[in-house]
Amino acid sequence: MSENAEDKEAKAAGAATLSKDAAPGETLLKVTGLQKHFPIKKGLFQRQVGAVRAVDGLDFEVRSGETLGVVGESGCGKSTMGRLITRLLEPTAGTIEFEGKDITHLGVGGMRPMRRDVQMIFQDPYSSLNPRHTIGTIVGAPFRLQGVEPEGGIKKEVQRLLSVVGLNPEHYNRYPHEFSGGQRQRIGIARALALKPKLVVADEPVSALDVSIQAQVVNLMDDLQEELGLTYVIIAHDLSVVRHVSDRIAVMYLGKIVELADRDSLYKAPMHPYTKALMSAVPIPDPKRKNAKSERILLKGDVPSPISPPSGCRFHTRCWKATEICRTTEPALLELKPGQRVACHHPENFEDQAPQDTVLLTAAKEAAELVADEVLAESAETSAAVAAELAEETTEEAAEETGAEETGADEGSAEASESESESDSQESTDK
Ligand SMILES: Nc1ncnc2c1ncn2[C@@H]1O[C@H](COP(=O)(O)OP(=O)(O)OP(=O)(O)O)[C@@H](O)[C@H]1O
Repeated sequence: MSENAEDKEAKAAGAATLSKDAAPGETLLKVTGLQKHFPIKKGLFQRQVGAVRAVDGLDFEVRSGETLGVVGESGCGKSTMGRLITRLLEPTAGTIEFEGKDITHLGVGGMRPMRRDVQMIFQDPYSSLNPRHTIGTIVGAPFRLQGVEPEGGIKKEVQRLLSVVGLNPEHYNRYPHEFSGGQRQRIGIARALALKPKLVVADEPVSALDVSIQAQVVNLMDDLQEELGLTYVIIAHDLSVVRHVSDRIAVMYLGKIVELADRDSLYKAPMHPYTKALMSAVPIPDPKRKNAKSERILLKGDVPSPISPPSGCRFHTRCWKATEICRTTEPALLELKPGQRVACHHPENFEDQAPQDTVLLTAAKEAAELVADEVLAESAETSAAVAAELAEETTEEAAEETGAEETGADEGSAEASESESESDSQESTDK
């Protein structure tokens, strides 16, 4: 097939995938090797002297109908990732596919139809709404920008959207300052939903709100997801918000995903020490464990600079398990358990991936001082238990295989004896 014909076919295939909606559970968005390096320029000639490696090689997918939570401390690159997948930022490298179509470098024109399908809700409901516009104008803006005339007119549709998000449709002509923080976030949600998107990326949607209001907004988003079949990527700096709403959770550290797992697996048995540390910072609403303060893991210092991230595993400078291999070799994000991918040489709740490397780095010894003895003991215990379990399984498998081989050998000898007896009978007839 000529290159041109191949190109045409590929385009046609892309268009076909685009026109079909992803069924629940199918991949809606696929990200491969995604990077965003912000150049640092200096001097009169604005020469590039370095780069902020905000997002430094992400691979993940978002499935239709799910909520993917993305967590990590401030500065880990979560917002940058959100802006990249909504194409508000141009990636430095990697690809972004939406419903099978490569949208990595689509220009404004090419992105226009896609804009309807992918929307973003921003963190700060105070600065993301133009104070000079009425909420009618704000929520109706996507229709005007896309040149869409909803049935019954824009005003009627905006009023319907306002009531969907629990606001009074009569307040159509009011200005943002006349609303509370929670109400403003509802306005932001109404605007994001105007064009019936498929994917909504919400960057810290409730962290600027009072705790009492946070649950209301989270519940609203949950209800809307069910009613409208939305897919969410929800970005948050801690696990307390995403723990209730997410189906899967990606944990980011310094521009990388260090763990990606189903919510339940992540909660039952986190595998990356960083995930474990983040989880230990979340208050446990279980009265029996109220005094479990000693299990808290305190991380030393801040996230290192993304301008020159640490070598090997980026978490090694703060990890209480770090050994030489962590300083020299970057661990790959591997699926160690079904549905649980982790990038760590010495994972929690799993067999050690580098058991030969036992000498802790000096930084790790210092970090271990901040980790309760109970945590260290439990971590060593579970890893040893998993290793023993796996060793047992391997022995059983090996025994089964040897058994099978023996049977094979028997079959072989049976055949041999059969042919022997055949030749015997042949011989006897010849005689
Ligand atoms: N436009 C930009 N130019 C240069 N550096 C940037 C830019 N935007 C973000 N960064 C840097 O990229 C890194 C990641 O930032 P990002 O906002 O994505 O992190 P985050 O995990 O979302 O943190 P936060 O929760 O504080 O928003 C930070 O070090 C930040 O300073």
